[in-house]
Amino acid sequence: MAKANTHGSIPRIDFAGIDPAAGARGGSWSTVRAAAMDALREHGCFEAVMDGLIAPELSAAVLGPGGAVESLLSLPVSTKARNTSEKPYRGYVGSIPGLPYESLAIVDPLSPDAVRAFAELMWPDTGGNASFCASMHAYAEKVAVLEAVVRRMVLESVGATAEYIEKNARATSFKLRLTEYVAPGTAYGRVGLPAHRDTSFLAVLTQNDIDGVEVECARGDGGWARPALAPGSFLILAGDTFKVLTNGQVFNPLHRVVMTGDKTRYSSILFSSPNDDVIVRAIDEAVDADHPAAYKPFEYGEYVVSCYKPENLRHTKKLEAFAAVRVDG
Ligand SMILES: O=C(O)CCC(=O)C(=O)O
Ligand SMILES: [Fe+2]
Repeated sequence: MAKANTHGSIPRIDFAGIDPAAGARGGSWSTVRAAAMDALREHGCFEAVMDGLIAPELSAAVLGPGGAVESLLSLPVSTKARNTSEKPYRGYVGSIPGLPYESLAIVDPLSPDAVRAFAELMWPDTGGNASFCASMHAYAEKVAVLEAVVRRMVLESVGATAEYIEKNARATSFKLRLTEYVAPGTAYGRVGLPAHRDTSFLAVLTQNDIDGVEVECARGDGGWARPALAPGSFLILAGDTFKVLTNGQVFNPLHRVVMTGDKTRYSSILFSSPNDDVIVRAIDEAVDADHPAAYKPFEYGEYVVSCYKPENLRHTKKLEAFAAVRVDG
C-alpha cells in the first residue's frame, strides 16, 4: 500500500508566448526559463502548459478512448513481446506478478522509419498500421518541441555555450514509452509503478484523463504531489544525467504511479537521453572551486546497464552509488 501523504505540490508553468524557433530572442523566454529552472532546482519537475502545441484531435487519436496507445496495449501479450531490445528497458515490460503495468517502447520515435518498423512488428498482417504511425510520429514530434525548449533553457541557465548546446543536441537520443495501468477498482491506492528516478535527461509525460503519477517534492522534503494534468499540459521530470550535467543544480525526483478507481490509465512519455557512448560529466561552467564536480564521469550506456541489474533495480539512489564523488544525496 502506498503512503497517503500526497500533500505536496509542484509548480505549473505557462509556456504561452514561447517560440521554440526564436529561442532567447523571443519575448517571454527569459521569464519562463527562470521559472522552469527554479522548479527543476527545487523539485526536479514541473507541469508545463503549452496550449496549442498538440491539437485536441491529435491528443484524442493518441491517448483518447480507442486511440493509438489503447489499441497498441490491447494487442495480445505474445505480439507486444516482439518489442524487444538488447538494451534494458527499451522494449516490452509487463506480465509482472502483482503489478498492473504494461508498457512498450518506440526507440527513435522522431524517425518515421523507426515508428513504421515498430508498427510492422505489432501489426504484421496489415503491413503496419498507417494511422498508428501517423499519429504516434506526429505526437512525438510535438512533444519533442517542448522537450528541446526545456533542455535548452536548463543548459543556458547553467552557462552552457551555444557550441555545447549544439553538441548536446546532436548526441541526444529519444524513446517513447507507452504504458497501460489497469485500474484496481477500489478507492485505495495500488502501486502501478514503484518509486524510482529516471536515468534520462528529461521525461515529458502526458496521459489520458486518469491521474496516477506522483512525484516527491522539494528534493524529498515536501511529501508526494499527485498533479492533475489538465489537457494541454505536460509533466516534465528531470533524470539522473541532467543532475550530473548541471552538477547537482537540477534535481532528479523520485516518482511512482499509484492507481485508484475503475478506469484504465494510459500514459505516453518521451525520454531524452545521451547516446549510449556519451561520457556523462558536468559541464565546465557548472564546476568551480566552490562547486567541485559531484560525480565521476561515466559512459551513459554502462550506467543504464548497471541500473537495470536485478540487484540494483529497487535502489533509489543509483546515481549516488554509481558515480558520486561525495555522498550528499
Ligand atoms: O506512466 C507514468 O505516469 C510514469 C512512468 C515512469 O515514471 C517511467 O516509465 O519511467
Ligand atoms: Fe519514471
